[in-house]
Amino acid sequence: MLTAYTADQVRDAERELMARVPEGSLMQIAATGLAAVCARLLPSVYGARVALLVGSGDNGGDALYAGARLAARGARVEAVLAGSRTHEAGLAALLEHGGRIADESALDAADLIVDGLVGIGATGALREPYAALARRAGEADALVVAVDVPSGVDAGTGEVAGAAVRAHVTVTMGACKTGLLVDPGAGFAGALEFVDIGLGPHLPDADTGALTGADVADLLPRPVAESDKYRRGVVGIVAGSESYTGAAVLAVGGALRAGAGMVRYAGTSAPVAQVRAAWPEAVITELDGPDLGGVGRVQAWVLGPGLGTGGFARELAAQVLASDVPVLVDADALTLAAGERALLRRTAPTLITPHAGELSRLIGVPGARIEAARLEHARRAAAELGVTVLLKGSTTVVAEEDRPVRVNRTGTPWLATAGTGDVLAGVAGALLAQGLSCYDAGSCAAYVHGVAGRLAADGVPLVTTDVVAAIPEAIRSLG
Ligand SMILES: NC(=O)C1=CN([C@@H]2O[C@H](COP(=O)(O)OP(=O)(O)OC[C@H]3O[C@@H](n4cnc5c(N)ncnc54)[C@H](O)[C@@H]3O)[C@@H](O)[C@H]2O)[C@@H](O)CC1
Ligand SMILES: [K+]
Repeated sequence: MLTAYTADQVRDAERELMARVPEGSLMQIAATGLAAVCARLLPSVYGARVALLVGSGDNGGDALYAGARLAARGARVEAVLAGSRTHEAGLAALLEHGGRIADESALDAADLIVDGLVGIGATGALREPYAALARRAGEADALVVAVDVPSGVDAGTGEVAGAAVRAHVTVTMGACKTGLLVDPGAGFAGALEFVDIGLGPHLPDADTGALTGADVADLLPRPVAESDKYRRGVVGIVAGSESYTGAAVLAVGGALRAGAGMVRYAGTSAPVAQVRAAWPEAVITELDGPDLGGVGRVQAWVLGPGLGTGGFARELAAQVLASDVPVLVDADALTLAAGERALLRRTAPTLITPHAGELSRLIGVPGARIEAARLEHARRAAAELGVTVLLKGSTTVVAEEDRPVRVNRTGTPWLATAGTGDVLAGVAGALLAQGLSCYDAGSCAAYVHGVAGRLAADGVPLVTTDVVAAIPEAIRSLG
């Protein structure tokens, strides 16, 4: 599990640790780690041109001391001083090892730019001249290494309020920051490198976490010798309609491929015909009216993809949501719930899987604001609605009250195509039916779905049926 923390959490932990170690020693460890990463990225340190963007705080200090180390190994290091103050000892070390102070044109000729403008001490959008320097760094040809966080990215949330440095690599000190995992910030961070400064014992419970493949492999249910199809989890799927048949096929496919012991599908004649043709494994109930009484017992429901929002769909949704088993609520069922919030008042667990637009209707916040502050709004929706929220998008996050938000790191932009959400709903529903909590089912499903998307795309456009087909390979690859 990769865990991440807010700026305040890291600052508090640093304060505790600093009281126990010699003054300045943490910065020396941080700068040594930073210089080592920079050296690895350069074909040769000797003769390389390195430009340091130096802000007025300790983030600039890290950059200066790392620059001093690179200068000592023969790099041509130039410091662009952005603030009214500069970390004096760091600057002295740089000058002593042959570095020099330069103006911003140093960025244009650099092989490597080290962004030490601001770190966890930043407040609000970058002010001038920092913002202009961040933009200029983005225009340069150089490799860009951010110190601790890319300047302009909020370390605690990933929000980007103005200009920000777009880094190829971010070297983060002591603990990963939440803002490095969540978009839009994650998109500015590039590859993450971690420097251990001994903060571990002083850190509180994590603010956010990201599952690794090994974590998902541990969480995924594996059949044991005495498993039968009922004990492996029966998932009921209420999806698709006369106009939208594909959603049903994809949700059923996702559920089957994710290891449900049995998938019971209920729908009207057109989607039933499609599901029957695509998935002979599904146990099908063709509905004459809005009554799920004949479907049989399930351990979890998937409700909503392609269902429609008319009276028939509303009746089905009400029956599913009145059940005493976990329900995954997606797509059209979210639209129904937005118009009738009482539908989500349940005693059994509920996992909702909106994208920003759907969440916008549920909590009355514009979609663009949700996109800009994904964590805040996923958390808020979980608290307000009393459900687990899997907010889909460039970074999928899973929020549940009083738990660290789980951030998924396996997605690919190629997954932004019609029908992939239906597959995700099927996968998560199958995991719910196999006994995973909403929190684990949502985050494991997002992980597996992301890997399947990457495997299916492999650098070229994918169609959603490819994602379903890639699920077994995705699960195999977890190790
Ligand atoms: N405290 C410690 O023990 C350690 C700190 N480290 C480094 O220190 C950093 C934190 O240092 P600081 O607390 O000095 O804070 P920062 O260096 O992150 O930033 C604070 C400075 O930036 C200015 N500033 C704040 N917001 C701004 C904005 N929006 N636009 C322009 N200027 C702005 C402030 O006026 C202040 O001078 C970490 O991110 C990390 O890089 C590391 O060396 C590890 C050890
Ligand atoms: K920085």
